Amino acid sequence: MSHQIIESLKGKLIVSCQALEDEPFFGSEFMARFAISADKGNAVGIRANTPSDIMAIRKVTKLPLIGLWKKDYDGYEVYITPTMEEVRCVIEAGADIVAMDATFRDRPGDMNLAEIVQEVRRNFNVLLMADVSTFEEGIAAERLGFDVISTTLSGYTPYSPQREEPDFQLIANLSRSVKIPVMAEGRIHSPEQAIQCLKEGAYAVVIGGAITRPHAITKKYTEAMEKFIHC
Ligand SMILES: CC(=O)N[C@H](C=O)[C@@H](O)[C@H](O)[C@H](O)COP(=O)(O)O
Repeated sequence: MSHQIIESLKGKLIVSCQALEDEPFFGSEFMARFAISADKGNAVGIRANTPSDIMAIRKVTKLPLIGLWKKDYDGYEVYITPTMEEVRCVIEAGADIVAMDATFRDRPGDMNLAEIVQEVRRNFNVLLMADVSTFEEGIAAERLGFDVISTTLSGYTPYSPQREEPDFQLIANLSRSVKIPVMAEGRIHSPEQAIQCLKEGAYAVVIGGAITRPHAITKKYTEAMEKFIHC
C-alpha cells in the first residue's frame, strides 16, 4: 500500500493547501475547497497543515495526503511537526505521509529525530517525509530511514541559499545521490519551473503559494505592474 502511494505520485503534482491564521483563506472548510480544486485539476496528492485541515480534506478527497503540523515552541526554530506529539496527531487525523522538519537544528521534546523515526516505525503504518534545507540533511534523512525527502526548507534556514527561485541545485544533487524519492518543493511559481524540477530529477513536485495563496498571487501581478509604471 505504502509503495503504491509513492508510485502514484511519480512525475506528478501535489498541491499544498495551507493558510495560517493571519491569511484570508484561513479555515479548514477553505482548505477542503482548495483540495477539491486540486483534485479536479488532476493533482495526485495534497499537502496540509494541522489535524483539523487534514480531517476536513480527508472527507472530500481520496488523494494521498501529506500531513504536517506547524507548531512554534519557545526557543526553537523547528516548527514543522517538531515532536512525536504532533506526529501522532497528524497520523490520527488521517495523513498517509507525515512531513517533518529533518534539519540538524535542535528540536523541542524529549526525543531526537532518529528516536521519532523509530517510534513511528514501531507503532504506525505511515510514510515519513523529511523536509530538508541542505544536501547533508537529505543524506542524513535517508540514513535515518525516511521514505521521501522534500526540499521544503531550502531558503528557510539561515545556512541554506536564500533565493527567489526553487533550489534546482539541491533537487539535482539529492536526486543523484539518494535512493529514496526527492520531491521538489518551495517557491515553484510556474509550469516551466515545475518541469525544470522534473528535469533536475525530482520524483514529484509540491506547489503551495502559486496555487493556494490568492493574496500572494495578486501581489505578484500588482508588483510587476507597479514596476512597469515607474520605469
Ligand atoms: C517553509 C515552509 O514553512 N513551507 C511550508 C511547508 O509546508 C508551506 O508554507 C509552503 O507553502 C509549502 O512548502 C509549499 O511551498 P510554496 O508555497 O513555496 O510553493
